[in-house]
Amino acid sequence: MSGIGAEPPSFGARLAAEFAGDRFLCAGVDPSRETLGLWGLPDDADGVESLGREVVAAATGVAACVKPQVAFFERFGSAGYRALERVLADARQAGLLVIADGKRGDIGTSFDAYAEAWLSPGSPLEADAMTVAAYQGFGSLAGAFERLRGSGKGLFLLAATSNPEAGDVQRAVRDDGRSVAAAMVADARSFNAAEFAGEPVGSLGVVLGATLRLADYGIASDDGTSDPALPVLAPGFGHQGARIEDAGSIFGGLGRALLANESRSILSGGREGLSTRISDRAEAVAAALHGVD
Ligand SMILES: O=C(O)c1cc(=O)[nH]c(=O)n1[C@@H]1O[C@H](COP(=O)(O)O)[C@@H](O)[C@H]1O
Repeated sequence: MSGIGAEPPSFGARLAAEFAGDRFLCAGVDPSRETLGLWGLPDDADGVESLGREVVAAATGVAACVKPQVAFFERFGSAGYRALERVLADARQAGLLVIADGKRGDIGTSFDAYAEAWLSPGSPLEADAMTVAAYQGFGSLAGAFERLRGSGKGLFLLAATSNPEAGDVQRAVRDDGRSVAAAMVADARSFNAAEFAGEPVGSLGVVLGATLRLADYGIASDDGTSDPALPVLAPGFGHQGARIEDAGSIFGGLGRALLANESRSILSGGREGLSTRISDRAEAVAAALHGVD
């Protein structure tokens, strides 16, 4: 039992514990209208809640984390948020890490309010990490950075996203000669080196799509040699076409602390067999990522 006032382990340390337990799968919670239909659930707040809670139950002890896509809950306004709160509460109770996928970004105090909503202990929407966009500048997220140390919380910064239309923005070259995507990776590495030195895995991660050639974004695979290891959230496996068996060649050294996200490939099979599908995907991801280093 931790003593009064003891600091919780960092988000990176909690990720490292998942990896040590051979868990690398991030199970997506994406209750779209189509998926709810395939599950025989209504396209309403009750439907998204049922799907979310079933995924949490099936992923517990098998996946490293779950990633609710906030947009699918937001469709139903306050009822959707209430549903999401219940999904998050289940995950917390199960001890399952949660990445809230809201891709938030704003300046100073406004961004800090997002961090307060999603990353502060006791908040109704408390998650362990959230996805964020730094297109208003890396420093615009500074208020939330302060929350990472001592709170056990993490952030995943969009760097090179899996959707092809993002390339125009993310491959653009800055005044310092680096692409926008490569600068996000470098800034996250520097932050972790300064704030989480001595830990195996940092708490500020990046999103890198598995569908891309990272070299096209000026991101070298030896960008993964940083200490601590840079957490990478990698969507694009499964439905978007990337194969987990190729993770080694896609990510190289950046695969040292990789969370492979899959949503539709797990959910579109319907409600029946969900636990088996999550276990099968978790096993395939673990087998593929053992070889990545
Ligand atoms: O941040 C994300 O999770 C994300 C980033 C990205 O580059 N691409 C991407 O697809 N995502 C999310 O990852 C999930 C992918 O779902 P599937 O394509 O069904 O596996 C969705 O929730 C997307 O919003």
